[in-house]
Amino acid sequence: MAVLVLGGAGYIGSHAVDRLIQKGYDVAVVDNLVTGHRAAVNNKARFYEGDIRDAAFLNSVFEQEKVEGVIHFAAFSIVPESMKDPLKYFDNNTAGMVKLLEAMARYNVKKIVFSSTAATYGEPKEVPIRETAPQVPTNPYGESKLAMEKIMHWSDIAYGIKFVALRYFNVAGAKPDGSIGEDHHPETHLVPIILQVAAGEREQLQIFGNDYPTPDGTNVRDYVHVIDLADAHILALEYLKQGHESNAFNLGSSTGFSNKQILDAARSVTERPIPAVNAPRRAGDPSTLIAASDKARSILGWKPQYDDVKEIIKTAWNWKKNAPAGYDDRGGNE
Ligand SMILES: O=c1ccn([C@@H]2O[C@H](COP(=O)(O)OP(=O)(O)O[C@H]3O[C@H](CO)[C@H](O)[C@H](O)[C@H]3O)[C@@H](O)[C@H]2O)c(=O)[nH]1
Repeated sequence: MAVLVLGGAGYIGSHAVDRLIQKGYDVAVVDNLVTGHRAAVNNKARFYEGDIRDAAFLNSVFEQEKVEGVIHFAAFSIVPESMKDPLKYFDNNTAGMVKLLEAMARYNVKKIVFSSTAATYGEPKEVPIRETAPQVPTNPYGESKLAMEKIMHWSDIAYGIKFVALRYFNVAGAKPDGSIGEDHHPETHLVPIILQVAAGEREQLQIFGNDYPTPDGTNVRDYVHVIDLADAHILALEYLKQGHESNAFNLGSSTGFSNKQILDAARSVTERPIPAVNAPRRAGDPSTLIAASDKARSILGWKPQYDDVKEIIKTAWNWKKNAPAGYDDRGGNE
């Protein structure tokens, strides 16, 4: 029986595929390579290039593979882009989920682990954020993922498809050997942008907003290492295989770092000056996002290995030094 990983050539998906292979799972990957990289996919996984919204393609994958469960990473995830082009997000993310569940119902696949996001909570009323907090997104990206959670809820009731929604906070870092990592075009995320400045590829970091109600005025986020995140998906799959009901879990470290603190940590890790300037707020950004993640720890048995943001940045820097131009620099993942 195979684990089908949708979006397995993307940043988080490729790390999850790698961990699944390391743990002895049989893995099939689907990715349309719009934002993913073929070279990021562990070559022990079977690879199908195509789009999950293409029902004929998806059916052909389910025909060829005996799927025990699906891990679904295939989605767009850039907050500012979603503000400019919301329909792109509702099409790929939300409509893509409908197509996927149709195929799962058709092929009697009853388990799905799904990438949700802290962005479904919007601007929280209480920090740290618990899974029971109101979900009121402040941007279309979060709204598209909230709609996906709701679609899964009703599909569970109607078709018995059990799901685990993993609500990620801010993901960073890379496989410690530097063989796979984050490579977005264009890059919009804080840690890789800071490292591009450290590497001399960008002149300076723009810090979006310094008048938020936070200790130093910049946004506060909760950072999780991509390998810890990947491992949570495997635990969630096992949880569903044990026959549990559908559930949702936050994945974070329960510690907040401001954008300025991340910059300082990166200066220390890279030993480079990393020039930065204050810039206007970015539309759609909540002020502070910190997870209460004890539910994942107690119910899934999740034990994140990385609790130091400098260690997380160090693995991202290792990847950056190993592959300065990302996957353009390298052939494949052993
Ligand atoms: O050049 C930059 C880039 C980012 N930031 C700031 O850095 C923080 C983090 O921004 P990212 O774009 O790295 O991450 P987000 O918090 O916007 O988004 C992340 O968390 C979200 C949940 O809120 C979603 O899950 C999303 O997919 C994930 O990337 C924000 O305050 C942002 O304004 C800057 O100041 N300068």
